[in-house]
Amino acid sequence: MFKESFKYYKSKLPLPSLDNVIDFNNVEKFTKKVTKIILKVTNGEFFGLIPISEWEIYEVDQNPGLIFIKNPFTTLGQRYWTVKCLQEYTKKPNKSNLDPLNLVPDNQEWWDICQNNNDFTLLEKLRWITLGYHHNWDTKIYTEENKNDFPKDLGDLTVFFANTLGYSNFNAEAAIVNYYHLDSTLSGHTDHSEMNLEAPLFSFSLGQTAIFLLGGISKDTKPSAMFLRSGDVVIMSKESRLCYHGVPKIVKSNTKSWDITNCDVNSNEISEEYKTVTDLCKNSTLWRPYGDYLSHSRININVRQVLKRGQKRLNSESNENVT
Ligand SMILES: O=C(O)CCC(=O)C(=O)O
Ligand SMILES: [Fe+2]
Repeated sequence: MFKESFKYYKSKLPLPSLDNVIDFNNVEKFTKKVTKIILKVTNGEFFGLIPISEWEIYEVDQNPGLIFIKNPFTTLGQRYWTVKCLQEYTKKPNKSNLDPLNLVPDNQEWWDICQNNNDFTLLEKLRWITLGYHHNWDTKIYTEENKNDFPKDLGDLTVFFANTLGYSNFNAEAAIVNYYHLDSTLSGHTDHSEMNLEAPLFSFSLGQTAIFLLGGISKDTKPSAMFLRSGDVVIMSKESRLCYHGVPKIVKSNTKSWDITNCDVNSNEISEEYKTVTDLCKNSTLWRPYGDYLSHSRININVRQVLKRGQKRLNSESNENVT
């Protein structure tokens, strides 16, 4: 059932009907499929996010534990995370699919190489990077040896979402950042390599729109299809944490929410920690190459907790709990 739906939405000839894809911009049409969630916590703030009291949060009825937050990011927030994903997180020691290609001289940063040489070959080849505990795509095992510090800003952002939604004690320890072209797909899979399978998984989307499929714990369940647009946040928790999911299609978005410059792009009250990057984001010339990337690409940041509660590190031999 998952495979059939994936194939259906991926098809170029004939193109699929998108009528049944849950559209959180048009919830009136999907009231039988989604339920609005009212949060207990409505105060607290974080850089680059609109006030919590304005968040629109839904649960998909067929997929308990799948929580959707309609773009809670400000324009500046979307720009900030885009710059971080392209210019900073792609640097070593973080791992990337570009590493084995040996195309980047060790002492250089490939984003700058692309921009300075006006050569976007590397950028087009970029598919993923990993942060914190690096996911080993062959063994599907995280190890203590294959690990770097997790970026503080992204950790703080994710913990802010976790606390707001009532998942206290969440630690951001690993992330995969996926980079999609308009013709990219991500086939159906489950994320089960983490030692901690109770902690939710947080997904942040930027740029072009994905059709995201979420099925059941076996491939026999027909998945729900939903649009994930720039800024949207998805949390896979509880019963949904180990469910099959994938991205059969990217659709070109007709709005650019990262380019609405009427709001916080002119704000001055930014803490030191975020200032250097936000200064870049506010400068239309410096921001341009990042905006150009988003206008034909999608970035997805997928943050996980790896260790169980109370666990200090992974034992590389057995991947067993060492406390
Ligand atoms: O791109 C997405 O929305 C999903 C990415 C994902 O499932 C993953 O990285 O494991
Ligand atoms: Fe996944």
